[in-house]
Amino acid sequence: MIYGEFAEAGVATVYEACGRRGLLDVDLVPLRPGSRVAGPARIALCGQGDNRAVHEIMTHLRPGEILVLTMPVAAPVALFGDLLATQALTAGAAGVLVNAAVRDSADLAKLSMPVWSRWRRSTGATKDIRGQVDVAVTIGDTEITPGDVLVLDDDGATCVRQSEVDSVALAVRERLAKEDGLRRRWATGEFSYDAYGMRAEDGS
Ligand SMILES: O=C([O-])CC(=O)C(=O)O
Ligand SMILES: [Mg+2]
Repeated sequence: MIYGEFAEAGVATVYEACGRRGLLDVDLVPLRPGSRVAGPARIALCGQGDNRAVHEIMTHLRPGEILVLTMPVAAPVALFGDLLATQALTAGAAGVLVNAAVRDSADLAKLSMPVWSRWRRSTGATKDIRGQVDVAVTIGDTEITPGDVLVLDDDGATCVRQSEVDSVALAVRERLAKEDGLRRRWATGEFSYDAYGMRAEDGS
């Protein structure tokens, strides 16, 4: 199962396997450190400071999806809290990425569904602007299209284009095998400085 493999491999490995593309270059903090998850993106683009679109996207959410909530300009306004989380959990979301603030943090941290956000802030969102659902958005210079695969862990998030999932999965497996071999060598006392020829180049 590719989503499980991506989650286990983690953000750094998947990003490297993508040729260093797809990273969401913003600070995303997990409510529960140590969480790892991957799945297809289900996206809501909210109006500025408003979470009406979050209420709408709940009716579209399917099991295993990563809910992505963003607005035109990221700001510390709470788009998501424990009541909306209850709906996402019931719909079977695998995880939630909020490019804004969340609130009710202690309750969110207890859920089996992991949540990442830019900020924790109680500042309330309005519910007046329709916003857009199931549209492409850009977070940290990376475009995310509905159905693209997001991988999240303590490092943040990276995005794999839907059309590239199979080729990236092969590259992830190769990279994991290569890193396993290197880890074994470094654990026996060999130095990367020697193995990569850097000592010889530096003449040290
Ligand atoms: O109601 C909101 O706007 C966000 C919230 O606190 C919740 O979902 O519990
Ligand atoms: Mg609340």
